[in-house]
Amino acid sequence: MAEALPANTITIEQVSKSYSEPKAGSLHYIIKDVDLVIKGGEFFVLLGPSGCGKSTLLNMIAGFVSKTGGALKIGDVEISRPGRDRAVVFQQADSSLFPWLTVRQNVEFGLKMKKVPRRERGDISDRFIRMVGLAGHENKFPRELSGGMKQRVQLARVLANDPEILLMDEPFGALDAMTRRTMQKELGQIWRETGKTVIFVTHDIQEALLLGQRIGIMSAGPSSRISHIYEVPLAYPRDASLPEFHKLDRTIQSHFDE
Ligand SMILES: Nc1ncnc2c1ncn2[C@@H]1O[C@H](COP(=O)(O)OP(=O)(O)OP(=O)(O)O)[C@@H](O)[C@H]1O
Repeated sequence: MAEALPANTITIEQVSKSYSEPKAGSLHYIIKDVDLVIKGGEFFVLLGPSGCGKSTLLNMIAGFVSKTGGALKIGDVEISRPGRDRAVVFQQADSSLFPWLTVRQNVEFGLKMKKVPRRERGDISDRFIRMVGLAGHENKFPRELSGGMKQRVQLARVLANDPEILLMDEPFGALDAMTRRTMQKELGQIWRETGKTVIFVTHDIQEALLLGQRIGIMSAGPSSRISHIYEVPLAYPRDASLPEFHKLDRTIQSHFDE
């Protein structure tokens, strides 16, 4: 009998997502036969060109999109719907924050839904608001915040709900370069502090190398799959000026030059 997998291992086995093309009378595969195992506590980056299916795969792990083939499990449990063990951080914080709630109220929203007592909610939101560098801004509304600050609120809210798995879909894609660097550093630190499993989608190789323990390269679609997986043997916080960093950057870039 097969050995039971640790409860927090994500197993993706021969997973496909297809749509029928009524005119052609055939199936259009966005992703096809994807195999991947992500260990609990790992920082895994999904890297690939625009439109290859990264978000589709992430949304399947989130339980938002159903697969059309294969098996997708957390531990031994098949993913069939969203769950409290997973949370998604989207590229645009605007679409996920409640504009009529303050920073603190946004961060505490999920806790309130779970009926966590007020004092405990306050302690938890204090901790994560501080962790993402927003202390002093608790009573502001989203409209009073910059893009980077809104993204921090989104992250604090997700962390406050304490999911085991953070699914991040180009979370820093809409930020300016400087804010992006700061957020990358902070996310790296938060991941090391909390030990969460992170699956991070990007099409930026530098970002992938700054953050990921492993980087899965998705081939261009249709019928995209994970063509290569790189282990990044560099210490955190990552130093982008190291020759080893440049070497890996060039190696990964070569996948997209063809
Ligand atoms: N509901 C749908 N029906 C048909 N095709 C879809 C549907 N949803 C997504 N697609 C297609 O699937 C492909 C993959 O989309 P997806 O958003 O997963 O890619 P991505 O790699 O995340 O792209 P980007 O980096 O630009 O965000 C695209 O070609 C898209 O047009």
